[in-house]
Amino acid sequence: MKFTKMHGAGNDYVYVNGFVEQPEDPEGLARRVSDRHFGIGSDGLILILPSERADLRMRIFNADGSEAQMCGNGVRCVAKYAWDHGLVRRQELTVETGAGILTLQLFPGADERIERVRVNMGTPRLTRAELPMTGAADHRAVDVELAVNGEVFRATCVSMGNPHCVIYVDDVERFPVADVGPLIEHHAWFPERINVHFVQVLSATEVRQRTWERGAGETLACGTGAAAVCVAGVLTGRGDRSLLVHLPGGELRLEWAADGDVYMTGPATEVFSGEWRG
Ligand SMILES: N[C@H](CCC[C@H](N)C(=O)O)C(=O)O
Repeated sequence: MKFTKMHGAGNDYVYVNGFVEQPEDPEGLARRVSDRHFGIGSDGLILILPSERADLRMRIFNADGSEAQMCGNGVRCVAKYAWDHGLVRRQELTVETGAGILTLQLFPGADERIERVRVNMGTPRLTRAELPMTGAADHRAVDVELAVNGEVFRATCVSMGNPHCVIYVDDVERFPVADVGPLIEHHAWFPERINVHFVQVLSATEVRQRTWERGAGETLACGTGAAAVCVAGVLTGRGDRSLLVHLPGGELRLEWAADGDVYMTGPATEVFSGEWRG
């Protein structure tokens, strides 16, 4: 099976062109290719597929094989792949995802290949029912107390089609992400688990973010997570509607626009392609 390895700000996936390849068991394949010793090594698997409702369809599987509704860094790379490999030749395209049909703008570089993509991530879902999380279905969870391991954190939960828990900390570089992240990912509040983001406010327009992803562990960036962080900043009064997010793998520009949608702009990089014999 041919594959292409790409990343968005260091959040790396194995991409398979579903117009050519039809993997039978994408969950199992995601687990095998993601292994960084016995496989290709990645945060998961992304299938680029035909769609009847949009230019393309994206399916994303985490490293543990679980399928997610959406991947912000991934959808930028899907757009780059489609342009660079001739599947589309328009600089604005639509991609069908589990979070709905999204519209993307592509920005070619000097070599005519796509370097940067702007994604309309849609409108954040804020009620507990939409997250999903336990508690009063029509209530929001903004700066609520979440006790983990005898420590109390203030959590703000936002869905971008997939679930996110945003927690503000004083020093994100030194925060024990690998200890606290899984405890919140699997917390009883979240029946479908959750992605967890630890955020240090640098100013009203800049934050530093580290992420423990549902089904993948700590990743170098999380696009839907950065969108949730932008929304959480506005909801809690810690940030403006336009935000620069510094992540270990790179930077993402987020804006929660007046039209209610969240826009993300960031890089998309192709690293190599190969033949999977697994
Ligand atoms: N782990 C996520 C999917 C990948 C999202 C992330 N890599 C992004 O860039 O948005 C979930 O289970 O919802």
